[in-house]
Amino acid sequence: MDDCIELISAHGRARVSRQGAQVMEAEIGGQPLLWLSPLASIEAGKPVRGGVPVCFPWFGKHPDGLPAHGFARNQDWVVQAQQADRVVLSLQDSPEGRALWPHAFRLELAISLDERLQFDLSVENLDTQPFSFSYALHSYFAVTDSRQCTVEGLSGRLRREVGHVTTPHHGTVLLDQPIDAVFETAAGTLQLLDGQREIVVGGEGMRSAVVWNPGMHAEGIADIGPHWTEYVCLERGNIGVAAVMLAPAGRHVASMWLESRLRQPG
Ligand SMILES: O=P(O)(O)OC[C@H]1O[C@@H](O)[C@H](O)[C@@H](O)[C@@H]1O
Repeated sequence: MDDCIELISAHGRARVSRQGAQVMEAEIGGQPLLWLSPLASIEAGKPVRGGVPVCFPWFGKHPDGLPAHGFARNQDWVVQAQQADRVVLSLQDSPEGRALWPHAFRLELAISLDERLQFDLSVENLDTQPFSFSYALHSYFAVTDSRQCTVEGLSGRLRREVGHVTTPHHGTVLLDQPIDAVFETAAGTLQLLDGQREIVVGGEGMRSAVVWNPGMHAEGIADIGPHWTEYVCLERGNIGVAAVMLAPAGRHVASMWLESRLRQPG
């Protein structure tokens, strides 16, 4: 995985792994945007904790015990095009993937870096039958202290948490306690506030949002441990009621962009 693709622009730099088309690290305006766990185990075919894993073709745990968050993050993608500040990678069904999800598909992710880190995703149905899928771009943001961070942009949206009923969320999302909340229909721009810094998560066509940080429960997670205060996951995708159904020859396109800026006083 040390054969990562380096992206460079006037505004920053990023490293993208062919495994999972996963942005591993990104820095914009001289500041780290993404968090890569210092305890991440970098092994072929295994999920890597940090950056922006691509969860596809399902999100979260699978009812039949298949790999959590699908297989796209564990497979090698093919580089389709590469420039200094942009790379396009693709993943198609393979015998290995078909054993888990028996559909013919083509997934493409273009990652570009300027003052924003931009992800343009497309999913094509190459099969003779329709299929449905969920996905998420599972960003791990580098923050000063997750417990002090908040998320704006989710007020009024339905919030679902394991072990809780789904309820409308009102106001700011606080991260002072462990959180694993899915907002299946929450289109619009989100802000992660970290002191004077604001991380903006925008895009088109990704209706769902997820906020995740296990808090002190992460002490028992091998690749997080004591580092749980260093990140917040604020994810975008289409999950649950927003899952996408594609007819044969159909194509789904969506995008997400990430920007980090200083908050305006007042
Ligand atoms: O450990 P994984 O498979 O990368 O998943 C991490 C987390 O990912 C989040 O998106 C989920 O909401 C959490 O439930 C999950 O624990």
